[in-house]
Amino acid sequence: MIDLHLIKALHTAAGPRTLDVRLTLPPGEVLALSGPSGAGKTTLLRLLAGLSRPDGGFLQVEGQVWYSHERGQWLPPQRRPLGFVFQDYALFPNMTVRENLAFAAEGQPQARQIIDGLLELLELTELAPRRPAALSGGQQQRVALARALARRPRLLLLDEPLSALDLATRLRLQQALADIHREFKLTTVLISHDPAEIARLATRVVELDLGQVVRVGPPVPVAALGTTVGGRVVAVLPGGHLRVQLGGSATLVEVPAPTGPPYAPGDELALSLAVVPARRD
Ligand SMILES: Nc1ncnc2c1ncn2[C@@H]1O[C@H](COP(=O)(O)OP(=O)(O)OP(=O)(O)O)[C@@H](O)[C@H]1O
Repeated sequence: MIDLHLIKALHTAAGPRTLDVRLTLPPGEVLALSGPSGAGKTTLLRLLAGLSRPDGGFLQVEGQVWYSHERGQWLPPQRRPLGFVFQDYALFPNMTVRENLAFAAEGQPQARQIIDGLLELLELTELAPRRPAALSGGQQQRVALARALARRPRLLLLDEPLSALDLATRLRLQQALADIHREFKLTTVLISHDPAEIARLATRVVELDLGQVVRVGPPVPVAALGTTVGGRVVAVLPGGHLRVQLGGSATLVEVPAPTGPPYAPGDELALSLAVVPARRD
């Protein structure tokens, strides 16, 4: 069980705002964070990881206090048993695949068995002697996942881990993530903009906007997804996102830019869209 109330001042493009999020995650939950660019999703993940320090509130993970403003307690990031996977893999370039995992597993009893098991689970055994530069993006992301799991974390944080990958690789890795969850039942917080990915992986979706929780609800089932609509790019946003006007309507959505050549305002594109039903808390 993870219980949190995290408060952090944000300096946003719209002026000062406050991230203020209260959540309770039952063990094994896969919680998806969604919401527009600048909503505070990455900030919330960094607060959970201890990479950024909250201004107030508390964070309790399986009975252990990781942060308490009231009690002046703060567990530094290296002492938090969590795995963090970023969009850009963040592997050690001078280490082989096996060494990347060994670094993370250091100090664990039976580190060697843990590493061998993860290499096999993520189909990396053949690639173990290679360095990251000799791997494809999808392979690097599998190594990043294996490395996060090698720490035997109690919480897995995934910051758009698959968004830089092509669709086929993304689908394969979504399956790998689903398999990993079945095997380890790790409580997971996943940032994703992709309703289909959320539907495949998450048990609940929290939508943030300007630092606040605006909706909480179950994901739409995969079977209900897949409506494809045409759109026109009206703005290219920081962080590789596009603001898109849907099919001649006044509706604007923000989506990660599909891989390929850069988009510019006026470009047409096809989007696979879903409306996620949600309830207000
Ligand atoms: N350390 C910080 N201190 C104060 N404000 C910050 C800090 N880091 C980011 N911000 C601001 O907080 C807002 C939320 O940023 P954050 O990166 O969490 O958004 P996001 O929802 O992850 O967006 P995206 O989908 O574009 O990655 C942004 O306006 C950002 O400029």
